[in-house]
Order: sequence, then C-alpha cells, then structure tokens
Amino acid sequence: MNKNNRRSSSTSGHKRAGGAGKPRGGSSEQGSKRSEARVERDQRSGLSGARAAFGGGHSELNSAQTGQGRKGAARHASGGSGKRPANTALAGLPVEKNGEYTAEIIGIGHDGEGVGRVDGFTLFIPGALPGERVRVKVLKLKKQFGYAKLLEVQKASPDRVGPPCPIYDQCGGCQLQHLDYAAQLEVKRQLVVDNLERIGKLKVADRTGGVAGAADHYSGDYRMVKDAGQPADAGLGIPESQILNEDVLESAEVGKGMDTAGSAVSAINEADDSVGEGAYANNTGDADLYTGMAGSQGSLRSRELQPLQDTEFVDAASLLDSAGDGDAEILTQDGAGYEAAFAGTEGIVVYPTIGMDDPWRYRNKAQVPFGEEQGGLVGGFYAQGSHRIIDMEACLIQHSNNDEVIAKVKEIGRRLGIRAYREETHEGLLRHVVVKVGFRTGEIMVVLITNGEEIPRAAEWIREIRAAIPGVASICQNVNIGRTNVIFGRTTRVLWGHEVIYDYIGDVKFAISARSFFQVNPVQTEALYGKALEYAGLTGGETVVDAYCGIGTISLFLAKHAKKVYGVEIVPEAIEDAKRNALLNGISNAEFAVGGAEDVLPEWQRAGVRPDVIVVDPPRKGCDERLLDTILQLRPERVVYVSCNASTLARDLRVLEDGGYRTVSVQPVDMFPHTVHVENVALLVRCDTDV
Ligand SMILES: C[S@@+](CC[C@H](N)C(=O)[O-])C[C@H]1O[C@@H](n2cnc3c(N)ncnc32)[C@H](O)[C@@H]1O
Repeated sequence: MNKNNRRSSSTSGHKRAGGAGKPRGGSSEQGSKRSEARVERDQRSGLSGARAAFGGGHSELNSAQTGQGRKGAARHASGGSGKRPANTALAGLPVEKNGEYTAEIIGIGHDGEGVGRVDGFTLFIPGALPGERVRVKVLKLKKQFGYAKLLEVQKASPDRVGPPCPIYDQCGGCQLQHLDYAAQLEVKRQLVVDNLERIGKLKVADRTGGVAGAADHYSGDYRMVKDAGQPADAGLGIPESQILNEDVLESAEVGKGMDTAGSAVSAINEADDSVGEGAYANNTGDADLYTGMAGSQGSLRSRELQPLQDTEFVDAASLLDSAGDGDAEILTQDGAGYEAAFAGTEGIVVYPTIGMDDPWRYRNKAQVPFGEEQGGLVGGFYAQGSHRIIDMEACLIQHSNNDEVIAKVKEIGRRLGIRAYREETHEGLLRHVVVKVGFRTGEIMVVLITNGEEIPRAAEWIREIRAAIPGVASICQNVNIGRTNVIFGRTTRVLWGHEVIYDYIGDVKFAISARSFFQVNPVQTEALYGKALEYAGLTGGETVVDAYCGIGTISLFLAKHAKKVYGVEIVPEAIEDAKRNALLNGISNAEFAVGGAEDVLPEWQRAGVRPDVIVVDPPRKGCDERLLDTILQLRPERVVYVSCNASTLARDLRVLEDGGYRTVSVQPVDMFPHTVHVENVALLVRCDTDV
C-alpha cells in the first residue's frame, strides 16, 4: 500500500475555494449509485473487459495555489504505514470501506465522475477531474473497483471551474458544470474517439499516422486510459462492452421511444437511470412525450460486442509526457487547420465538438414537478434518492422565459390555493407544469398537468397567467390520473389560446403541441441538421430515406434539397406531426410511414424504392440489426448516421464497414452543454464510390 494512503478515522469536511476543488457534495453518493447500477447491470449480463474512461494529466496547480488541501496534504504527508487495514472488507484490496485515501484521477467515466487510482485500485469519484489529486472516502467496494466520495481537492485541474448554478450539487441534471466548457468539448470528442477505437475497432485519423489515438488529443488529455501492462479485462475493472450494454438496458428499462436520455424525469427516476433528476434541466432530448409508446422497441438485444483483446493501451504517464506538445495549435476548437492536418492520413476524421458560443439558457422546454412544503406550493426538482420536491427559482440551462413562467405560475397557484399532487396519497391536483418557448417566434405554451379533470378557479388562473405572461399563446391542461411516474396522461385540452405554438429549425417551421416532440436545443439542432445535410451531399435529384424520423425534422430539413424523402417512425402521433409539418411548409416530396424502420425499409425495397442516401437517427440502443442488413442490401451511396450514443454508433459503424462502407468523418455536436451527453453525425460512403 502506498504509504500516503492509510486509513483515517477523521472525516474532513468539504472544502470550497472559489469553486475550484469543490466536491460535488450530495451528488457523490448518488453518482456512485448510478455508476454502481451500471456496473451491476453489466455483471448480470456476464460481460468482461475494461471500462472506458477519459483521462490524462494536467499541468500542475497545487494546493498552495488553490488555497486548498492543506489539511489533507498534512494528513497525506504524515500518513502511511504501508500496512493493509486489518478489516478490509474484501480481502486483498488496498482500500477499505469508510477509509480515507489520496487518489490520483486519471480519467472521466461515462457519468462524468472522476476515475481515480489508489495503489492501482480503481475508484469512481463524482466531482473529481482528470489530473487531480484528491482526498476521498470509500463508500462502497467491489472486487475490482469501488465508489468514493470526494472530500478535498489537493491538486486541482486547471480546467476546474466554479459551477455557477447554486443547486448544481443537489440537482443532478448537469454533470460537468465544474469543468471548463472548452474542456467539456474535448471530453465529448474524446468519448467519441474512444468508442470508435475500442468498440468499433475503427481507425481514427491520426495526423502522425501512428497508432490510433496516439496523438489525437488537442489541448487537454481527456482520453481513454488504461494501465500499461495490464490485461484488457484488468484495466479499470469494468467491462468495455458495458458502455454499449448499459445503454441498451437503459433504453429497455426506461421504455422510452424518443430516448435520447433525460427528460422523462419521473420515468428516469423510477428506472434509476443515470441521467439525473434535474427537473428543469432534465438534460437531454425529450423522452417524455412518447414514453411508453415505443417502449416495445426497447427490448434487450443479444447482439453485443466482443470484449476487446487489443493491448495498445495508452499509458497515463505517456499522456502526461505528451501534453503541451504543440497539438493544440492544429486541433483547435473551430477546426481551423483540421483538414490540412489530417490530409493524407488514414482513418476517420473526428472533428472538434461543435459547441455553443453561449452554453447557457439553451433549453426551450421545462417540465417541473410540483409539490407542497408546509402547505405552500413548490416546484423544482426531486431531492436525490427521493420524490420529495425541492423548490427552485432558476435553472441556468433553461431559457430565462421558462424560469419566469414557472415562477409566475407557482405564485398564482399559491395565491389561488391550488393544491399539489401527493404521490403517497394520490390526492391533490397539480402534478407538473410544462413550459415551451419558441426561440424564434417567442410564443409560449403553458401545460398544467393535473390529477383530475376539474381545476378549481380555472377562469381566474387562466386570466392571471395571461396577465402575467405577455407572450403566452397557449394554455393547456393535460389530465394524468394514473399512479405513475410518467408525466403526461392521455387527455390534453386547450384551456385558452391555440393548440400549438410554432418555432423554426433553419427555415423549416414546426407546430409544437403540448405533447409533440421537438428538439430541446434549437440552436444546436440547426448545427446538427446542417451537418447531416452537408454529409448527405444532396444536389436535388436524390431519393432519401430518413429512418427513425420522429416528427420528420430531418426529413423536412432535407426535402428541399432532394427529389423525394421517405420518413419512417414507430410512433403514430409523431408521424401525424410530420405530415402536418410537411403541409405547413408546403413540402410535397416527403412521404411518411408508421412502423419499425427494420420492417418498413424492406417493404419499400420490395416496392422498388432505391435510396441514394439513407439517414438514420436511432434511439440510444442504436439501429436494429435487420435495418442494417437492409441498408447493406439497398447499397445507398451514402449513409448519414445521427447518434446520441457514441457506443452504439461505433458498434453499428463496424457492421456497416464490414458490409462495404467506409466511415469518412464524425462530427460531435454539443446539444446538451454541462451534461455528459454528446450527439454525433457520421458520414459513411459505399467503398466503391469516390468521396
Ligand atoms: C433519436 S429520435 C430521432 C427523432 C428525429 N430524427 C429528430 O431528430 O427529431 C429516435 C426516434 O426513433 C423512433 N423509433 C424507435 N424505434 C424505432 C423503430 N424500430 N423504427 C422506427 N422508429 C423508431 C423513436 O420513437 C424516436 O422518434
């Protein structure tokens, strides 16, 4: 055992210094539970391998500079007998439960937690960042890894920042606010590179022409790390294929259709999903609307990746050595010089993540659970590990209109004596308030989700909401009388105003009803679809298939540049929206069908449809095998793969590559700043075509 790490009976308090080095308080244990749930799922599925993590070193910023860690450092210096604790719960481990240790953080895990090492033993530590040295308390141990709570940052990462959100620790909706935004973008790109290399066994372009991954970090070191010399399944002790598998499980368990993880807050809580309980934030795409409807799609699939056998690991030490070697000049965030840097090299070009100029206030939809605290109406987010609702004034990733509307609705409800729904007794009225805002149009929709048809003093409530919120164009009621965590019930009615509000993506106009899905970050959606359009390479004469089309957003975006677009989607309501939106935009060359893409594409094939381009945008579990087979039979010139899950993307790219396609490039897009999620667009071309 490292002499610096010996058990301490004292528990040091959390320290804060200007945000840097701030342990994420209450989120630590919760984060541990999330990671643990993932790992346990994986163990159930009997996989082995090593968990992917991002990591590497950072330039030194010692505890004296940050003003932190003196207490910890002192203990650190005096500690260490080299003796293994007598009561180690799991024999042979260098750490024990409730013991305090100093850990070096070598990577970031898939929930944004720090991946640390103590005497070679892996600990997952929410709130810790790569390159940091931290004092931790072990909360839970497994044979090959454990979970620990961050007590103190002794050496802070230069990328550590103070999270601006006052409720960051408790909410869980965001996971990366304590990491500088530029570094978040690096982390997300590296996530993609790691998945392509490790899961897809794909070669990522490396401007040195060396081993994939040897020099593709650009200004930081957020890459996957394994210990040199350790066998593949001894590395971090967590199966690599778990990355894939957990998502499949997640999708199945949550039963969501539009499952880009996140916004079905209640459903996610129920499923102990890893995405977090940030009610306002509910941080990624919007699963809620079709929750349950496409649940059947979430069934587990046995197609899993083989555990990796390669031994070309990147050693953490070599990463530290290679940091600051000039790569940053070439691989800049805006991609300047990128093409040139990669010219003549083999492999997939993974571009720098497209980030936001202002990565705050980007969400166009809030859905907030309501409750009562000492008789008064509260609305905010669920306290960790419970369904107790904590009142919240503001969420920094929400459009500020949404915060204001929620505050006003809350205040009016309090004044009128509206009672909140109580889960335990199934009594009370107001369950959730959902607010949607059109970024371009400024139109606002308020949806009151109630446990019952009748709203007492409804006319007064409507009048006051209208008076308080000038932009309101629609006030709706959705009735949900179920004992369920699903947010919406079946019946929606308009209390005042219009049935829909409108907004745009590019120059395509969309009608947004209380229950229709619409991307929550319209600014980045435009960037994402713009890239999909570019990758589709349309000249006006092409036939395009948009599989997993939702409400037809991508189909309609592409239709103006193609001869004909066919969209297929499993949720009938979404297809109704797609047709309505086609009419709204005068688009007559788009045709939509309800069904599983894996069933409908073969029908179209039999009917003689021969697409030049196939776009897929599947849920987190990726494409159905049968769909991939059909794509390989149809042999379109290009496949554009839009993905919210880099691990299933990598898996499916492998299948397509084996079937005669070449992945040219992948563009990560940051749709959900401050969360661990990243969206990608990949371009594949048929090997016998020239691109
Ligand atoms: C990530 S969303 C993409 C939606 C759309 N492209 C957009 O950007 O708004 C995935 C969509 O696939 C749908 N879906 C899930 N399984 C499907 C299947 N087997 N066949 C067709 N659509 C499916 C979901 O209901 C959801 O609308």
